[in-house]
Amino acid sequence: MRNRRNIFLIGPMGAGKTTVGRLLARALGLEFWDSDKEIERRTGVTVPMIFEYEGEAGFRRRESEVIADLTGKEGIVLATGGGSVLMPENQEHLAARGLVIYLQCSVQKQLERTQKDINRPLLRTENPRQRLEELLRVRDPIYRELADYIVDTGQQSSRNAVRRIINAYEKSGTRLRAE
Ligand SMILES: Nc1ncnc2c1ncn2[C@@H]1O[C@H](COP(=O)(O)OP(=O)(O)O)[C@@H](O)[C@H]1O
Ligand SMILES: O=C(O)C1=C[C@@H](OP(=O)(O)O)[C@@H](O)[C@H](O)C1
Ligand SMILES: [Mg+2]
Repeated sequence: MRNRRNIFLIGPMGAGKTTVGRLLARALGLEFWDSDKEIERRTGVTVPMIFEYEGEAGFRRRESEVIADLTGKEGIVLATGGGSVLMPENQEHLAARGLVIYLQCSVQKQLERTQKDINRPLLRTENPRQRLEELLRVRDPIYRELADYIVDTGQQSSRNAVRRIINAYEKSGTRLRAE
């Protein structure tokens, strides 16, 4: 049976996966993991450095390894990177091993939330708005296909988003709290 003790957050850069994920895990007494942080821990270098030395393809290989390992755990909240859903093996692991929540927000909000952050190599471009739009065009259908729930984080605080997620699950009769 599908593992319902894990929660996986998917969605675009700046939607709040890392921020909401940490709060959600704390509220539910679950372990929190972030795939980008785990890649950095394993390699000892930053995400932008991996993109620089190994290209996006190299980063995706590392990301898939980490997602295969982390989705094998039980009782965790996992904040994924925005592009992790591109790889079919990640789609399979995410769908099979936990509840998947799509954190959704407008490109405008994504831009506002990421503009001062230099840690997203895909946004180091002349026109980050256009880049975010292009990425979303490809990825939004995949996020929707994979999601058990969609939660808007553009119009509400991270705390409210956490409340929404917890309410949705408690209503659905799913037991999420760690024993
Ligand atoms: N619901 C929210 N409302 C306002 N700001 C938010 C919200 N969620 C996240 N942020 C802010 O947006 C930025 C990016 O959030 P982050 O959690 O890193 O997104 P992601 O992991 O999806 O790329 C952070 O500075 C964070 O504080
Ligand atoms: O959208 C993407 O392809 C990426 C999103 C980033 O994570 P966040 O979604 O947490 O910003 C990070 O994995 C990397 O910079 C690539
Ligand atoms: Mg993140």
